[in-house]
Amino acid sequence: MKSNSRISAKLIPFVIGFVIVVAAAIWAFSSMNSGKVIPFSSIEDTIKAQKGELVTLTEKVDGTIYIDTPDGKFISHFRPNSPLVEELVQKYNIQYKYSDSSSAGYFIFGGIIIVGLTAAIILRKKGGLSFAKSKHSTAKSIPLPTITLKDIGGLPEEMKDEILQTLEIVKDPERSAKVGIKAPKGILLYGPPGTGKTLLAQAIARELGANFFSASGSAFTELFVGVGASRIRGLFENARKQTPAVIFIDEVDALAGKRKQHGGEEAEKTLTELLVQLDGGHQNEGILFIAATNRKDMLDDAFLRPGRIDFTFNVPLPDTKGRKEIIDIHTKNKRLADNVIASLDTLAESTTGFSGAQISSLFEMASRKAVREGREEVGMEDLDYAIDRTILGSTSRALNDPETKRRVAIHESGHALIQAVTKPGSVRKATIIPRGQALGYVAPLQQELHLTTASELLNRVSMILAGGVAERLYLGEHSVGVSGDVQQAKQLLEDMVDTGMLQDGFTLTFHKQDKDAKMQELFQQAIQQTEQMIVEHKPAFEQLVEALLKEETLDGTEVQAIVDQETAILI
Ligand SMILES: Nc1ncnc2c1ncn2[C@@H]1O[C@H](COP(=O)(O)OP(=O)(O)OP(=O)(O)O)[C@@H](O)[C@H]1O
Ligand SMILES: [Zn+2]
Repeated sequence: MKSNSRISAKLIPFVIGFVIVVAAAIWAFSSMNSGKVIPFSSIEDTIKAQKGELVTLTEKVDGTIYIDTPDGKFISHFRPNSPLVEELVQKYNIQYKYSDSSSAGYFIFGGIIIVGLTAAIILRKKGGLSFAKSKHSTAKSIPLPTITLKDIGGLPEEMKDEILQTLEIVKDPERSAKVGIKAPKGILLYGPPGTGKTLLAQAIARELGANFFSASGSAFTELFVGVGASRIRGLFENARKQTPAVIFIDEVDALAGKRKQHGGEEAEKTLTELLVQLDGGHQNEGILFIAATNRKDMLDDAFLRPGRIDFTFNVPLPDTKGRKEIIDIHTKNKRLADNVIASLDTLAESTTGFSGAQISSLFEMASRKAVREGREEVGMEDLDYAIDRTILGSTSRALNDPETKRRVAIHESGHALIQAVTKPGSVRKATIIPRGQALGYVAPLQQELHLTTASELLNRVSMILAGGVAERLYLGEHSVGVSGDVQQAKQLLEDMVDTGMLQDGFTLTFHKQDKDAKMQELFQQAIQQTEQMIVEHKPAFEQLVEALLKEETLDGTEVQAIVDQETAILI
């Protein structure tokens, strides 16, 4: 103890000098970036007030926006998911800069840590502040907005049920343990950007009455060596002090990406620390971990292991009905002209491919325009303006082209029809809404080659090819979208030939030529069979197309009902 204090006494002048240098650097940096803090929503007014004078707008990776005007400097600390900045740049005299500002960021962050640590050491030596307490004060959970599952539109009903059931287990782990169910430790939400994953995490926390700790995966990767790992530890330690708690990490792919792709010792360390914390055992009682990503395929398998991630939910883009729900949620507190109110159903139908965030920003944009132009209600012209702005340059454009939409509906109806005809009751869902790269219908994975007969396998090939076949029958030729299907069919045919799973009995082929010929034969056979089935079930097929165009998503029973109903009429 004595020698300890002697050492720290020697260190004090050095430490103080260091603190001064760092503080000066931070001061210089922050004065460079200081300004009046304004909310995101008043950026436009601030710029407008410059009456056409040049404004410099610098956006940082973290969403902070620095606005340099002749009137002075302004800062907005948080950029919501909104296209406003892009609009402003087009509209006003703005010089726009994007800055990933890592060096300054590191510097200031590093500085804060060093100052914090030295201060803590000094204060601790003086007995002025307990370490635990000072740490605690930085460990606030975020006050939750009053979000419930009801405020999230477009979630499939069965998903809501499943989530609620899962939460029941979390709420009452003892009872669940008695019936042999283990409470989940982690949940993964994946889906396209802006579909409400963050909202869902907040709603879950609220449902559990838990404190909400939230961070973005990218926040752990832009730091000094070892800092990422210690921030992870800090996050979990903080949450453990305030259970029940939900720890939410958005963009988790930045943190838990596949290791080899990821590279870098630092990234590796951070991920390892996350895994260690997730495995915290009884320490993690009362903690639910929720991660969100747009890129599930990028995640490391070790991260996805049960015990770390126990449930995975796909949060899809909303279909027509879902978009109507989201529209209702986001118009609840808005004053709309009567003709706008009357057009909301049509709006839901004509915004295929829009995410919840895009729908929300649609109404924000429209209201701002109405306010700007002195109207008390959002009118049709405001809404049209906002729709045009949102569709421009967005991926939803393609699907709002009626021809493309029809092609996709025909393609997906092909898959769905053949599946419903050859394996009644096995269709899970048919949809024309894009999911990541692949359009629409996702066939249940075939893994049990050994449990399937040769005819069943050929039916499967037919089902896989049915999208392209339907396009050919109805539109003359198929689109490039078919290539993935063909690859999949080819793989299956190859497996069939390799394993001798053929309808004419076991056949073994030893020469590549024989094999190719056999595959070609089966391929043609499958195509023919598919054509026949589509022609035979023409009324059902066309009904499926119409239904998909209207509803965009049909669940398995709806598909089956259309197909069976037709069969009933035929009989
Ligand atoms: N399903 C939805 N229902 C209602 N509002 C939604 C929905 N999805 C998104 N929104 C609106 O968009 C905003 C952004 O959504 P959120 O941040 O939850 O999306 P996310 O899926 O987490 O996106 P990202 O992947 O970009 O992080 C929400 O605050 C909300 O206003
Ligand atoms: Zn297909």
